[in-house]
Amino acid sequence: MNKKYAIGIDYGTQSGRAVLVDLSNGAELADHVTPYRHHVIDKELPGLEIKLGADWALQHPADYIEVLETSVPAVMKATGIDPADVIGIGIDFTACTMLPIDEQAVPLCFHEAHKRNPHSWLKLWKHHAAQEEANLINETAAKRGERFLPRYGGKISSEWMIAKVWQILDEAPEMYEAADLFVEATDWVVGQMTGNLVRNSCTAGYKAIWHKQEGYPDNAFFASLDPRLEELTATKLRGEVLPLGTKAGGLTPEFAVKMGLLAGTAVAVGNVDAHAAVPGVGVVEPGKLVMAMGTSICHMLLGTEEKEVEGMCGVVEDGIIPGYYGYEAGQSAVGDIFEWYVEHAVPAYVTEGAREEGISVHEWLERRASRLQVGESGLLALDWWNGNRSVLVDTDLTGVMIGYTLLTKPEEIYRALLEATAFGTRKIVDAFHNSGVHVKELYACGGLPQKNRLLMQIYADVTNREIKVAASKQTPALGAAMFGAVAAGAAQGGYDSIVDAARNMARVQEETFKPIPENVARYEKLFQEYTLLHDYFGRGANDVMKRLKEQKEELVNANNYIS
Ligand SMILES: Nc1ncnc2c1ncn2[C@@H]1O[C@H](COP(=O)(O)OP(=O)(O)O)[C@@H](O)[C@H]1O
Ligand SMILES: O=C(CO)[C@@H](O)[C@@H](O)COP(=O)(O)O
Repeated sequence: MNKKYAIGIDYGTQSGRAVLVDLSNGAELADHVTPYRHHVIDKELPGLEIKLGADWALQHPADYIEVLETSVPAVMKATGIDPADVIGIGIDFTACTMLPIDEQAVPLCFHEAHKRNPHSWLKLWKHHAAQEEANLINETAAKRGERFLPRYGGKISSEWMIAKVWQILDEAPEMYEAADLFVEATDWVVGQMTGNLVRNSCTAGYKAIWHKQEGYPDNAFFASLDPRLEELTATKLRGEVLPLGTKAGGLTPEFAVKMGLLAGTAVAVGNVDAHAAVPGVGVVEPGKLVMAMGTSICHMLLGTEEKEVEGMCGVVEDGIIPGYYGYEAGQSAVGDIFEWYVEHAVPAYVTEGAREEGISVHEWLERRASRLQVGESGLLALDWWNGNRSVLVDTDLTGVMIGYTLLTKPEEIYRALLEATAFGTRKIVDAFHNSGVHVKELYACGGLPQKNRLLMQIYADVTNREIKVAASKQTPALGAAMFGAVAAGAAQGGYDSIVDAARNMARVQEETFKPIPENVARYEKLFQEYTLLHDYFGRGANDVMKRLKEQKEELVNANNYIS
């Protein structure tokens, strides 16, 4: 039999990338990135001059199809591989990134009649304007003693499906009515490729409160939120939920032409970026926490029992690797915080200095920040530039930096921001470990480990754990390709299980980041200070962040379309 290949497509926040992988050893033979033409839509609807409210974040579904039409033919062309030897396709996606569609699976925002209504558009994972609904979901679920709540760390996030759907119903009931289904973007894209719209157990479990044994919460719960939601799960969330690695269908002739592949090629059910990364780094057993480090961080861990962990995003049976409980936690901004600083807050001399040295502003700052000792700057920050998705689960929390003086330097601020995100991760590691879901080693993948060595050393020091880094630069895409190979099956030259695929295809780099004892001790003290600050602003002693945000939102919303 000829060598066989699979294509994994990773849909990130800013771009989509396809990777063509050799199934015998996981070698990535070609990759290609397609930036989203319409970027993240957070100010106004493209070409329509309709302003969006505070905390909105949308995307254009057509951008995702463009990734298939551009990046897949590009990797095929770069390798010259015969399409007949590409036996499987898998995709992974940000989540909960959801959209309303009509009976033909056409996004409502493609309809002339609906496109001017922002609620007809696709809501990106970091759309945070449904916090009010999330608060009510949490209050109601707690009052009713809903069994699902502990499985989500005690709180359902405003980033997730039910809060987003309810926001649509609250603010645009006509869009709620017009929607035949609300679906995750990952399922929609798979549905486009195969003509078969199915839901995957990963997004259903982590983002839509679906449970393998119990299904969705019952109608009475939804009715207690809003009587109009009573039938939600049987109507607009209906559809078969299939386990990861299942074949959703074969590529349609139309998409085969668009993508330069053969009709009928196996397509796996959709998956989430962070979750696909776990087999992508070769983790198929408990004790190894995988950090998918990019604009945000998702922390993924396997366990043999269902435990309650404060603030975790969720525990889902078979949610990552079949046979285990998959735990997810996360920080809603990490790289995004560094980007904010680099783009909006560094003085001109830094940008010019970086240009003169021919390096990026990040690299310029990293070089200088590396020369600082732990604690030397006297700065401490809270990493809540995009809310808190960790133990506090509250998108209304905002950032803090403490310890400025007239002598504070940009590289000191940059380092304090790197450290703040490491402290955020430490909170998550401790929460798991202390709840009996043990964390022995850390595995890192995503863009950040390749970009910033100082960041990785800080994470090793702050968590006092060794960090192994994925050999692949495209770990979620590699993981997605593995699921594509499982969808095809061993008889076609793929694999019968994701564990087999991971054993043959995943690798980590030889070099690891080991904690430096002296730094560990110093960071321990700083972490105690971080915890004081974290609890003061995050657990109700001072709700100043929320009051400021309320004031701001009143003004923004008064001036914009959404009221
Ligand atoms: N040298 C760097 N150090 C730290 N962060 C960086 C550096 N270069 C880029 N970034 C950040 O990396 C993030 C992008 O990460 P990446 O993994 O490529 O994307 P995504 O999360 O969309 O998959 C951006 O938020 C950017 O600010
Ligand atoms: O929330 C999840 C996964 O559950 C992510 O999709 C979301 O944090 C976005 O990830 P990226 O920062 O784009 O890698």
